[in-house]
Amino acid sequence: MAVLLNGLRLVSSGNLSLHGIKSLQYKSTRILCQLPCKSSYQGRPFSNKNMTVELDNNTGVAVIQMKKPPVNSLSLEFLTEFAINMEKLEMDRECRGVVLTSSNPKIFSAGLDINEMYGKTPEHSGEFWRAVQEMWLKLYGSNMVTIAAINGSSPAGGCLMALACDYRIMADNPKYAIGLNETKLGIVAPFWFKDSMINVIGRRATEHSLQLGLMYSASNALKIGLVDQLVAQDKIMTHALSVMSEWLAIPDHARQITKSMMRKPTLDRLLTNRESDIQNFVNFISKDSIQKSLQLYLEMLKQRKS
Ligand SMILES: CCCCC/C=C\C/C=C\CCC/C=C/C(=O)SCCNC(=O)CCNC(=O)[C@H](O)C(C)(C)COP(=O)(O)OP(=O)(O)OC[C@H]1O[C@@H](n2cnc3c(N)ncnc32)[C@H](O)[C@@H]1OP(=O)(O)O
Repeated sequence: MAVLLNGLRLVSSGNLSLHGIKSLQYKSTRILCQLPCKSSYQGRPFSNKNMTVELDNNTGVAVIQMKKPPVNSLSLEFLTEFAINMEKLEMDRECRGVVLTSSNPKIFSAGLDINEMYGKTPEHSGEFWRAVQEMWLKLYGSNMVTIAAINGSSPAGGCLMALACDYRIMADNPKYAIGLNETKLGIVAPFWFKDSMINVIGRRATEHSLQLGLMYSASNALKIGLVDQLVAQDKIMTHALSVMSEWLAIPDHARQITKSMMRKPTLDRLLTNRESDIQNFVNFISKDSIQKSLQLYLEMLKQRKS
């Protein structure tokens, strides 16, 4: 009951994966309906290269809009910027929820930047993989409500980002596809990609999906539960914000403890195997056969255009 009294709410501080469920503290918040209606939106944009981040102080909701041309591929620079922004929002007492979306009207994210995995030194590959892990740990372990507004195609690492959120809304367009297609590139989705998918669609559907590297149309993604809802493209942000307000109506502490309870084993599995996972990635990606597969895939992507 103390939750919304006297402008106080109970929240867990920091990141689920870092602080677990015990570190609870009170922090002040503003209650939406009691705010003077000076303006309906008071955004506070952070300046960024690969994404814009706008926090609405009235609602406590931040929108991260990915804007790395041409297809929001997840480069080392992108991933680093993303993790810093998530950290900033996590620490910001005003922020309770994040909507993740794209400024590209057709592509949510093309997944990991293949150029970061092709022809690179083991040192670079290790640094890159640590940044991929960090992105996932920050998103999957966030205390905030996270909603993916998937307004375009979202293969592999793009799908992983969506899977790491609490709720997925996809634009209802038969041209858009989402899935973990790694095997199609001759590579393997690591255990925490697999775990993220199992936790959303179940074991059998994940095995089928991963072995065949399946990409699902929006309507098929809805059928298997890979996304929660389909919405017309032009309504996706309004809808995401409306769903967010439903989630934010739940007292933070209860929702956060529940989220932690559900996600902690999955997070811990990577946290305890982080270094070996990096080593596995570096060994795997450095193999001549894997480099050849990536080279052919990059060439295929370029040829598709001509
Ligand atoms: C014991 C065993 C242990 C095993 C496990 C250990 C380790 C695990 C090892 C590896 C794990 C790696 C996990 C990988 C995850 C990934 O995310 S891999 C990336 C997968 N992504 C894709 O397959 C997407 C490919 N792209 C597309 O399908 C399309 O580009 C599109 C996103 C649908 C957009 O289509 P369209 O709008 O038509 O744009 P274009 O195809 O013309 O592309 C524009 C330019 O963008 C370049 N590009 C596209 N995707 C990427 C990308 N992912 N990375 C880098 N660049 C990309 C494309 O080449 C075009 O470039 P140019 O303009 O021609 O220069």
